Amino acid sequence: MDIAAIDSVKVLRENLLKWVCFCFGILASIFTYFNLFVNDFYPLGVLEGIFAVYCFYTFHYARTRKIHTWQPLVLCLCITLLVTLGTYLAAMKNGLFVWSFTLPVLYYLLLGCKHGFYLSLLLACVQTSVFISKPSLAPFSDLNLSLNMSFSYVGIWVIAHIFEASRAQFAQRLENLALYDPLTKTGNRLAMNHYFEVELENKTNLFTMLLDLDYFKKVNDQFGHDVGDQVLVKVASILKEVVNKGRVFRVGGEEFALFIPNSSQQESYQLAEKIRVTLQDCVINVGDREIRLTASIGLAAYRNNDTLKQQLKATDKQLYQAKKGGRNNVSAEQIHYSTNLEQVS
Ligand SMILES: Nc1nc2c(ncn2[C@@H]2O[C@H](COP(=O)(O)OP(=O)(O)OP(=O)(O)O)[C@@H](O)[C@H]2O)c(=O)[nH]1
Repeated sequence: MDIAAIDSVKVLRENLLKWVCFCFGILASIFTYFNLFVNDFYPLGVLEGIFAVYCFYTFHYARTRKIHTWQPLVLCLCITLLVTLGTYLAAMKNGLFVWSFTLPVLYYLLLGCKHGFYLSLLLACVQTSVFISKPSLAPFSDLNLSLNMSFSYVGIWVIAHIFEASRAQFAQRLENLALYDPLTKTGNRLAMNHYFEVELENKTNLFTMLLDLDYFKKVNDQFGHDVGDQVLVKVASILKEVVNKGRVFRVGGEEFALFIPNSSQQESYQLAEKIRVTLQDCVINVGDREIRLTASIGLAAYRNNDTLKQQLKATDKQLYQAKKGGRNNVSAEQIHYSTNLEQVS
């Protein structure tokens, strides 16, 4: 299972930042040379030199380490400052302002819709003020030309916005398809792997449960598969409600894995018991039918450096004990609790 694919947007943006920095680094170096040694335009030349160094530093950083979330934002702010300052300092005929037209695309690709929108708006406002403050707009004083420039900027901005908004929407839909069980809307195995490997930063006080519904085959046999499906949906919603600070994943037909971080043996055991009793006492109404069912739960503490596979194996061992102990049980290492209850018959 390819966990990295889930973070594809992040990886794409990291790659983009890396190569944008490389290209801007080269461009800024060329402009530095021209402004310092050909045009004798020192303020801009110095700024471009500093920007080139920053770009090459970020390029090197992105090649060797994971980038921070502020780095693309800083790059966008630097290039914005450079373009607006250049437009202010240089004569209009230099055409430095033309770079403004590329920036909305860069903002949206690197930072997404929200930041893209605000930065594009900021750039539009700053550049308009700069244009107005200029003593001479020659050779761009013609109204038609100003209107054309404004409309093309807005056009690029709108296209970048629509593209990024649609891309984000489709990426979210694909992520949902990849990570969620379509029936119960709980996470699937891939989501569980991602949660364990990437999202769960501190596993020190982590407890895992495997919950398997008892005699679920009888529910299907007695009431039909569709009713069985609705029972699974109801069970999943109960689990999500009870396990508020943890996460629920469907890992098999009628088997769920529950992750309880920042917990203790006692706390997680009490939670498992609460789940067991809640399910035992719950009457599930499907149409005019009343269904009662129970679950067996295996509970295990996370041991440092164990893989997910090892952790699930230890938890499954406890689940097996719970089933063997008569079902409707919670079994944890050293603790064994059991009750007898009327089963689906
Ligand atoms: N309705 C429905 N049934 C499912 C689904 N996935 C698996 N099942 C059924 O779940 C049942 C699991 O049966 P078993 O593995 O024998 O387990 P059990 O009857 O719950 O018995 P124990 O686990 O031993 O207590 C099978 O009848 C599967 O067809 C599903 O998505 N929907």
